[in-house]
Amino acid sequence: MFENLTSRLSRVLDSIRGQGRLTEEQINAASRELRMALLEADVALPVIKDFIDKVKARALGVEITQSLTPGQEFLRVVQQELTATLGGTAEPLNLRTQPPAIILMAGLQGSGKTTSTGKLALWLKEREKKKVLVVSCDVYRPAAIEQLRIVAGNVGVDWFPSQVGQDPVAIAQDALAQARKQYADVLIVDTAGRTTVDEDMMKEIAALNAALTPIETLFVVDSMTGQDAAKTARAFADVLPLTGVILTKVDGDARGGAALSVRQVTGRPIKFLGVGEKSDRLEVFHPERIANRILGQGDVLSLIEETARKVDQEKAQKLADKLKKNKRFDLEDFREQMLQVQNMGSMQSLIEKLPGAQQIQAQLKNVDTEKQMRRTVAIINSMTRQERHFPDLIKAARKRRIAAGAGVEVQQVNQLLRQFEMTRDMMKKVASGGMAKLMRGLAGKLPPGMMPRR
Ligand SMILES: Nc1nc2c(ncn2[C@@H]2O[C@H](COP(=O)(O)OP(=O)(O)OP(=O)(O)O)[C@@H](O)[C@H]2O)c(=O)[nH]1
Repeated sequence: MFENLTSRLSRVLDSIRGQGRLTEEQINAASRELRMALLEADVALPVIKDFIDKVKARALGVEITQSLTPGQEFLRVVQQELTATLGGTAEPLNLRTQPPAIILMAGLQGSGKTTSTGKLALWLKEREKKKVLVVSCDVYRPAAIEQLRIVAGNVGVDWFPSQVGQDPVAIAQDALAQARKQYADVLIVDTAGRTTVDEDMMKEIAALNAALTPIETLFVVDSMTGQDAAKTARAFADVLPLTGVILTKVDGDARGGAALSVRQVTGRPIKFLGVGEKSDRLEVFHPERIANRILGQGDVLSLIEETARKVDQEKAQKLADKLKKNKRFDLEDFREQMLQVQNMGSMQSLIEKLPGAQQIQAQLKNVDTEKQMRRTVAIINSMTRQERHFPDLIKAARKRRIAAGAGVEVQQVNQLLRQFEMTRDMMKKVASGGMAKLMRGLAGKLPPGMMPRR
């Protein structure tokens, strides 16, 4: 996500050297580079101009702080302005209305409307504990109605049937009556997409909007289309009272132009990011966190939230208790950790949120971490229980047997044992110093503004 922009920006920031106050010359040179980086990222021109003007004005006026170098000062200014360009503070989905809350999904064909309807339904069901009903008003393509039926089934929410040739407004009203009848909290209405913004399409969706008066009218847009995404969103916003935007396919977007332009061009907040094809690949949009990610500083808060949600708390607690009692960390614990990490989903999405993600990704370019984890688990599985508890028993003959059992080379068993020992040493340190010590250590390493606020 936004790799090109991140590497361009980090080069700009690295080029500001020295100590003391940021000079006007430095600011001008860095601003020129910033402009180039944003042009390459396909950000809309007025947004670039506004951004650069603000960065310059703010950088010229920064107070001298003893502790920060000019490079860090400039980074802070860019970080603040990026956050502002992305919308400032997060604007969560609004469901404050008499249920069922209606969410209308608008967008061009192929933008990811139906996929996002499924993702949003799952998010509402799992995270907000809402009862959701979905309906398709795409009366032109039977495949679209069928796609929503399948998506709803996959995420386990109710689906209201509709048919080609019916009147979209009548479908939506029937679905609303059904939602009321079954006490649904939320009704999500998927609509027809066209390949371009045409008058008929606009009239149809405007009629749906007028009949339903949704609490949220979300515009779904493909981030890969760069600043065009912002232009299309603007065209919709002129006709429809959009309340927010879902930016999709961000996982494949190396540039970031859409994310940076949408808010300024439309005046509407981005509410979610689609970051993959699967139903759980939806992230709430937090401007500050995305700004940090774009600047290569990671997004530790989202990482912590994601991890906390997906890790089996009971098992994690058991391991913590075991370590506290000074019990040995063994290969079964190690395997359990691997399984937990696998459970957290794509490694890519976790790594992306670490500070310095770009370097880590470059190092791991040719390494399939998920495959390696599966192999690690397979090797541990082919050990006896005794070997897992007492890894020191594993000498040459046993190594050969384990390797054969897992279908790997002895060298890979050795590699795993080394990795295990390193983890065990780290665990010992955490257990002796406690979590607080680890967090204090982390605080010293993280850039300002990145530690969770109290
Ligand atoms: N990588 C990635 N692919 C996505 C994402 N969201 C949607 N897609 C893919 O984009 C394609 C189009 O998505 P749909 O949900 O069918 O698009 P739509 O807007 O409903 O299209 P119509 O029904 O034709 O109007 C599908 O192949 C999706 O899997 C995303 O966040 N990341």
